[in-house]
Amino acid sequence: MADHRLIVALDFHNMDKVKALVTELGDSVIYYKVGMELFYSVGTEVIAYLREQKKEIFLDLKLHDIPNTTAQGLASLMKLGVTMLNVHATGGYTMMKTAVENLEKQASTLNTPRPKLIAVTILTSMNETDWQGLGQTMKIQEQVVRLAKLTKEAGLDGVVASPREAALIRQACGDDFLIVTPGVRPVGAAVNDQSRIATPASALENGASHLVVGRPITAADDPKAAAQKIIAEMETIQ
Ligand SMILES: O=c1ccn([C@@H]2O[C@H](COP(=O)(O)O)[C@@H](O)[C@H]2O)c(=O)[nH]1
Repeated sequence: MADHRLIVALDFHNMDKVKALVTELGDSVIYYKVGMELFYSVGTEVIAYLREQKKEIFLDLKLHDIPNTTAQGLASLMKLGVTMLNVHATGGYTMMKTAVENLEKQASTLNTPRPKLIAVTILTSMNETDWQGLGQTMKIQEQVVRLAKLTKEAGLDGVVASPREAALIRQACGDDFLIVTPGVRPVGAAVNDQSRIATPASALENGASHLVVGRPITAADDPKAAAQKIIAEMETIQ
């Protein structure tokens, strides 16, 4: 059985691997994330394929540029018909507000639903040492909450953050705000290059609306069994 809160990251660079995984996971997964590795390799072919398969698509290209360039880039991506797009919150309030307003305008002109727009706060791979190396003096979690509030004020639908910060974001930004959390690792799974991790159940308990899971499924010996185990764990938290 599928859980709409699970988004599987298709971090591959060819369509054969995408098709093999999507076929193997079948109806158990309905939401996929397409990131830079895949989109830069195969382009819009993967979006057309996932739409044909009736899947929801989070196109995770993390736009980060001046307001006009970001807004126009998103407007081009919106025409692909994806469910969710994103920018970096550190692009600032004006960039985010311009982006969402432009998407709204374009959606109304084209008479199509506007894709959800969310903002990346601080990458889940960052730890406090990396963070302080950037000259930052606040703790990561304080800065994440600050960026989440700014994202909400700018009119976006939610954020990408670590599951460890989800409870604070939920408290600060309310029930309707999307909190999409990568950095999800079932007990015993390899951590890889992630730092601020939590288990699927703990991410949901903390208030995450969606979990992004890549390698714990895609690199598993049996990806379908790995996905089903994660879904079973998620189902314990409603
Ligand atoms: O802060 C962030 C933002 C995005 N990601 C992306 O999520 C997946 C996670 O994959 P795993 O294999 O489960 O680590 C990946 O596509 C990242 O680009 C993130 O991890 N952290």
